[in-house]
Amino acid sequence: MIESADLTKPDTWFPFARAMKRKIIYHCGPTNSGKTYNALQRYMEAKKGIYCSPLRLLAMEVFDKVNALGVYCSLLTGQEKKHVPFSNHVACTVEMVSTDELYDVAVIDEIQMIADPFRGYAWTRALLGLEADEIHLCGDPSVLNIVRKICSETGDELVENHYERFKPLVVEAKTLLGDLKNVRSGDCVVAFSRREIFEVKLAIEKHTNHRCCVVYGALPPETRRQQANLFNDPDNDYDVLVASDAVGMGLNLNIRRIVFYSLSKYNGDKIVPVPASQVKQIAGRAGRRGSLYPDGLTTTLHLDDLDYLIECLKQPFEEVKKVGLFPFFEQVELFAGQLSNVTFCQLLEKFGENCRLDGSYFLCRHDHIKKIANMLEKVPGLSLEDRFNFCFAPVNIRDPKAMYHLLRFASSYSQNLPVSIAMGVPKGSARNDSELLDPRD
Ligand SMILES: Nc1ncnc2c1ncn2[C@@H]1O[C@H](COP(=O)(O)OP(=O)(O)OP(=O)(O)O)[C@@H](O)[C@H]1O
Ligand SMILES: [Mg+2]
Repeated sequence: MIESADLTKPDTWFPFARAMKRKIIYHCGPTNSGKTYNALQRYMEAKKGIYCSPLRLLAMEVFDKVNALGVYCSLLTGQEKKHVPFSNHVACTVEMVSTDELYDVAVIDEIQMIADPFRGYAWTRALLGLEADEIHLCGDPSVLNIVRKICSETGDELVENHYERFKPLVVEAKTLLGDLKNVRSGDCVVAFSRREIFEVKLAIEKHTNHRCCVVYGALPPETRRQQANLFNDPDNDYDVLVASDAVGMGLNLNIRRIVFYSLSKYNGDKIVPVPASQVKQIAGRAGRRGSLYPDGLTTTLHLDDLDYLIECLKQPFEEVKKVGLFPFFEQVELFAGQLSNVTFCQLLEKFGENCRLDGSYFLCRHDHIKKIANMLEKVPGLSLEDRFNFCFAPVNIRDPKAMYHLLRFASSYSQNLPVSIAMGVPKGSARNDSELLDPRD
């Protein structure tokens, strides 16, 4: 008989945070209502602050903005580290948060992502574990109740600030009638695969006088920043953006209208409709306060998709009942003591089948972690802890080259050989379309 792993009472996993008297401020409201803006005001006033972002591009936006306002701030993502001398502030992606450092003010942006099936645990860890006197949560109302519950368990004080959209988002019923010739200045066409993004860019540049910038997740950081800046700058010909959902949360770009190229996407398994909450987030990039276009519009390329867009925008926020969780290494190690002759991947599977959770928590999906675990099975001599840590390396598991380099890295490491990453991230930004299309070649 295997004894189950105890994942109950996760609030007790962070004794130092529990010993603090923390004040939590929940900035609650729809997109483009000033939530992040207000949280950042407090962050910038603080002596020492941390901002936790759901997206690398948003961490970068905050890093640029805060430094431009004279507050020294460093950047930390799974992909990029920029240490700014004398900085007491950091803008990071939420997976990179340290729960061992003391802060005056922390901001956890897009807190509703705490219920994300894959990444939710990172928000839970930040919320439960951050050692900050004041923690600002920004997000929609779907997780307000569960945050109330968590705060009553942790004993933290909770203050709620409610917001309304600055300007309503207007749906254009005409659509683009299936023809990309109908794009206009300030449009952002959203597609969900790299192939589609480039088809759209090429078609627009061939059939119209518009020039397009592209933004998608796999672009190297400098190129992504350069493309976003090029689009944002009104003094050049680049007036249309073609992007993936890498622009989907929190970002402030000069977008007048969001045009959905399609409303379905590949989820790693099959083609599914884009969830309503995500459609709302993406559409919310149009018409940002303070941008060139404070009145936001959204539509679809094809008439067939329009009804689904309207339906998504009308849907109320659904209340979340459970938030994501993932064990620490020590918890997996304790459980592993009961099993012998299992691979790390089998161990994770058994752990998943045999863990006890409180009613407000679910165990995050870890298919991607298992994929790395399987690959590293061929590397002998790695300790359980090494395997666990390598499984959280921020590599794109769908990129064979990145996976290959992770394997080489782990192999050298296991043999105590010097490790190096041959696959360096390009220093400059892409110079032409082929570099944009396949940034790693
Ligand atoms: N009081 C303000 N004064 C000036 N500009 C503001 C103010 N509040 C918000 N803004 C600007 O409005 C834009 C949208 O605000 P913000 O990014 O805070 O929205 P949000 O509610 O966080 O939206 P999302 O849910 O999409 O993240 C930003 O460019 C921000 O700088
Ligand atoms: Mg925001």
